[in-house]
Amino acid sequence: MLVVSGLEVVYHQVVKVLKGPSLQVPEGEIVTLLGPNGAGKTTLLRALSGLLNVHDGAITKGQITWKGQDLTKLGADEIVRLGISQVLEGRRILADLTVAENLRAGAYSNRADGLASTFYERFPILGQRRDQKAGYLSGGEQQMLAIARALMARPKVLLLDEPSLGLAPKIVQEVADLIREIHQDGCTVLLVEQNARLALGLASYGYVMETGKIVLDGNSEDLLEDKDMQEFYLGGAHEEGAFRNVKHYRRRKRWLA
Ligand SMILES: Nc1ncnc2c1ncn2[C@@H]1O[C@H](COP(=O)(O)OP(=O)(O)OP(=O)(O)O)[C@@H](O)[C@H]1O
Repeated sequence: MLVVSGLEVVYHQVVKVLKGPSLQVPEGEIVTLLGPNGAGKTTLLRALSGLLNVHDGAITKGQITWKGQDLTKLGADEIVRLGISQVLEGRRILADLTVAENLRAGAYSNRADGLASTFYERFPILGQRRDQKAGYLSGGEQQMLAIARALMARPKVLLLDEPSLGLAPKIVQEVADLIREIHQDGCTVLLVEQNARLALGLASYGYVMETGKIVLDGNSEDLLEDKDMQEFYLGGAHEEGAFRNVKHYRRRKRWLA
């Protein structure tokens, strides 16, 4: 179980972005973290994967544990070695390296080539383009490569930051299928998404974060039925699953923790 409790994160020693959220990701489950832009979702993932210092951020309170072990003092490399890998938002592939080089960069063992070939079977397009620069791949292919690269470290926990961002609906479905497969292979997944319908379709449990706090959480089926979720997150008239009327729902007191 991955447990976040009462986490506070400050950037540049002054800007407090996380104001004590707590959440749990049981082993073998998919849990989603939803919320509008700027809520602090990426910051929470950075805290989990030990990348806050790269952004001049620090944990000032609270704890993160994986199977009881405290992660808050560990470096990013130690966290990856424990089996926790993050796929960064914006498909941070290494554009000037080839597909094959990107995959090798994600691996920690010298068995990288063997592992890469299993990905080429799973994603033939990556196999066909293995010697091309990753920057020439389409958005969907780059996302697949970013996920495949994280999987090269054979993670037990995969942290995914908005994998559907900017992708065509058909590609979004392919990414969703891939997340399902990863889960079926026994990987625990924390999925950060703006597309609430997609995320709740994949996850067993969801948390909603707003301005650094968890304002709502529950089983995915319950959240899909929830009136506020339907009104603000799953509304029909606007882009599917997008967060609309953010200002409006901020005024609704029953959302505030
Ligand atoms: N390095 C940084 N220095 C200062 N402030 C930062 C830094 N990184 C993020 N922030 C601020 O922290 C807040 C939360 O950002 P974060 O990226 O975690 O939110 P998010 O929920 O992931 O949103 P998005 O979906 O837009 O990525 C924002 O107000 C952002 O401007």
